[in-house]
Amino acid sequence: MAGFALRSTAAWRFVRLSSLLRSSVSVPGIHTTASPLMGATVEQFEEAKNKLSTLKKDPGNEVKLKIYALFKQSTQGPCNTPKPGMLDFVNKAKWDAWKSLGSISQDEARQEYCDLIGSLLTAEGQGPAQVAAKPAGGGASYETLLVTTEDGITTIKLNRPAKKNAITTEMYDEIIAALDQAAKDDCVITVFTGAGDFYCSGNDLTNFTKIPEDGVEAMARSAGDLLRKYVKAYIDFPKPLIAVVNGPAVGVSVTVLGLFDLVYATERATFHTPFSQLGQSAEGCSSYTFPKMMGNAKASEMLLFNKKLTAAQACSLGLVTEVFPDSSFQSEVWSRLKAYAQLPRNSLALSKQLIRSIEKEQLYAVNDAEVERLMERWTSDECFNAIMSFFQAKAKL
Ligand SMILES: CCC/C=C/C(=O)SCCNC(=O)CCNC(=O)[C@H](O)C(C)(C)COP(=O)([O-])OP(=O)([O-])OC[C@H]1O[C@@H](n2cnc3c(N)ncnc32)[C@H](O)[C@@H]1OP(=O)([O-])[O-]
Repeated sequence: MAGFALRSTAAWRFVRLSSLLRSSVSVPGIHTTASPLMGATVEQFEEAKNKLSTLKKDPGNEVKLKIYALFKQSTQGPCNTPKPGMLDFVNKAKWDAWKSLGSISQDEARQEYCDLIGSLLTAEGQGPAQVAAKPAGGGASYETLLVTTEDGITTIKLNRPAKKNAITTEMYDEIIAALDQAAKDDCVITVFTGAGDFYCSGNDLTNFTKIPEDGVEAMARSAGDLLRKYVKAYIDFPKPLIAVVNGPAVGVSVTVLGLFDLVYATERATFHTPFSQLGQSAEGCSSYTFPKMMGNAKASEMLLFNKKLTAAQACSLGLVTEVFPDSSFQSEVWSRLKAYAQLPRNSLALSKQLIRSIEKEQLYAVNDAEVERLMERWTSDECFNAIMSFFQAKAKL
């Protein structure tokens, strides 16, 4: 396994902050009447743009590419320019980053742009930034997430759109930390969503390629410990937890949905758990929650036979609460969430805990059993061959 030849995106190493600033000179095409529910105002966007030049530290190329992409999406909409040639490394990296935002609206991109600059400024002690929603957790900043608190809602947004928000080891740790912080903050509800056109493509398969010196078994043990802790963070989460599924969802991002209190999805979302195809097995307590919510036969179609569900099918099986048209998804869902966040905080949390307490011990036991099974699967030839195929680009879901 250690010998995998991984695909590299080293091109972004060449992107310079100065070129980002140059690209931020004009803002054609911005609507001046953005709804505060949907995105930052033009004034906030302009302020964020101006504050970008006050950053003292270089935020790193991956972040700079995100800033570039969000700027382009905010000002020009979805990427519509021809793909640069293979050898034009810098422009290809920038084009990829812009393209990865898919069809998210200019309002939404502007909000993400402001959130990102705000979190960078706060991390440098320049905050609290006045550019948009304030970063949650007393200024905690994350490499792979955007976490903000506004109007009683803490939002945890997976923020690796170029990799379809695949969850790296670092990201599991950050999500656990963000959930822990949200559990203790003043917010009424917590929302989980993804940046760009995907909700999440599941476990980042490169996690399996980082073999420690003490071998594959040690890698499987430490991955198992992390997964157990990750799923437990959802089981134990004490407040209403709501998924805003903004696009396709794969693997572990689908299975843990059974531990959310509400799941709102765009009609564009799909739900796919290709565990057998990957030589793996179910996790996220789905071997218990899925049969409970949709019956054994439908759960087996998903968890054993890799059936990908549309949003409408997932809704009819109880995995999704409600499906919205893609064009009005963000505005409809966020106005609803804002109204929910006006409800009494303690009453909501206590009612959620009552519902969860009935099966908490059961969920811990299921989590343990699933992790045990997976630790064995991760050392199997079936799993090894499936992951090799993915990186050799022979197989895609
Ligand atoms: C731990 C607990 C157990 C967990 C179980 C699970 O979650 S099982 C489920 C595990 N999940 C899977 O098996 C999903 C595997 N992924 C796929 O099948 C497809 O990428 C797709 C259908 C998600 C999107 O297809 P698309 O044609 O729309 O987009 P694209 O393919 O061009 O992707 C853009 C870039 O993102 C990269 N990237 C994306 N996802 C992952 C990932 N998970 N990993 C790593 N990288 C990933 C991709 O390589 C590419 O990188 P590049 O070349 O630019 O350097």
